[in-house]
Amino acid sequence: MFPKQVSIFEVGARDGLQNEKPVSTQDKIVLIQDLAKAGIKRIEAASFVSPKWVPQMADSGEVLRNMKREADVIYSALTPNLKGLELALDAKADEVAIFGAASESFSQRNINCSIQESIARFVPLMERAKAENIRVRGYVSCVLGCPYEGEIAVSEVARVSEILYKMGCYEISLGDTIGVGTPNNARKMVQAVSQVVPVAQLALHFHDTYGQALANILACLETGVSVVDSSVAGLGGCPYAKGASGNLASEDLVYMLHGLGIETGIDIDLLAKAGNSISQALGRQTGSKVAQALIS
Ligand SMILES: CC(C)(COP(=O)([O-])OP(=O)([O-])OC[C@H]1O[C@@H](n2cnc3c(N)ncnc32)[C@H](O)[C@@H]1OP(=O)([O-])[O-])[C@@H](O)C(=O)NCCC(=O)NCCSC(=O)C[C@@](C)(O)CC(=O)[O-]
Repeated sequence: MFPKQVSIFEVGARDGLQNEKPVSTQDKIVLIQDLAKAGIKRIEAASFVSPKWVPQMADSGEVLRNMKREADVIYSALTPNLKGLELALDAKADEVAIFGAASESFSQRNINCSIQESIARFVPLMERAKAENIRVRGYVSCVLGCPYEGEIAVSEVARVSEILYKMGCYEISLGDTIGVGTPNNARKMVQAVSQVVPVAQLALHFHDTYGQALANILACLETGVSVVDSSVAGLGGCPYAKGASGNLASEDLVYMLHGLGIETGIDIDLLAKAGNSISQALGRQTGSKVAQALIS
């Protein structure tokens, strides 16, 4: 049984643009506003990480301060530590996200610390977020494989997910960072994690490197998950996972969901328009097959 509705968490302006050539602050603002016009209610708009590590996100404060906000849209920001949270609070992010990994090697490459150290860093962030009454989402990377270690034990994915959930993350987003999963192992992984985190608090965050993301999401929707992260025009990749392509294109996801009779509240034509505009700004073709078909 599929859910009647799926909530799409749009990550193109963050996960996407963090790994594309730099675009102007104004281009980012236009993208975020266009996504809201298309009916997206949850938009990851910024990332307060070290600008030395990810220069593409260095203008995140400016983006949040200067964009026009819709009252019914949640604008989120990625924050690796307390410093990131303070910057996000200053820029009035509606919610933030911490990010850990189920792979030690990926944790080291991505945030320069072990899994255990990352959890220790999140403690003061969670306390401060609670004091400010700001919701925190939690990402777990490498849930179906790691670029440095290969296969990752499902028990480790469940362990890290449970820790982030028990620390107070309201939702755990399960990242197939390098898109290596296939439907059966994706479904089994979600079933295992849902033993320790309620399925209503899980989200899927699948990159499309091997072209499996849509099939994997379809398989996982059968477990009762109803939140899916995706990236308009299939923007992005991951700077610490060579060869990783972007998240599944939002247009392709919405097309499939609507075809299954699952509601998203999103206008697919406006979504494709948003994706085409940012692709033009980047000087590249959209990564969405559906958007390409709609254009032609
Ligand atoms: C975590 C750190 C900062 C540790 O980096 P570090 O070098 O170990 O940290 P540090 O505390 O020693 O600080 C070094 C410098 O960074 C500054 N700094 C420290 N924190 C911040 C901050 N928040 N904002 C701005 N600046 C910051 C700090 O002030 C200092 O500045 P300096 O004195 O050298 O001038 C670094 O490793 C980093 O920024 N990593 C981020 C990497 C990243 O953004 N990766 C991509 C996002 S994760 C992802 O895409 C996966 C996901 C979520 O989508 C799910 C999936 O697909 O799997």
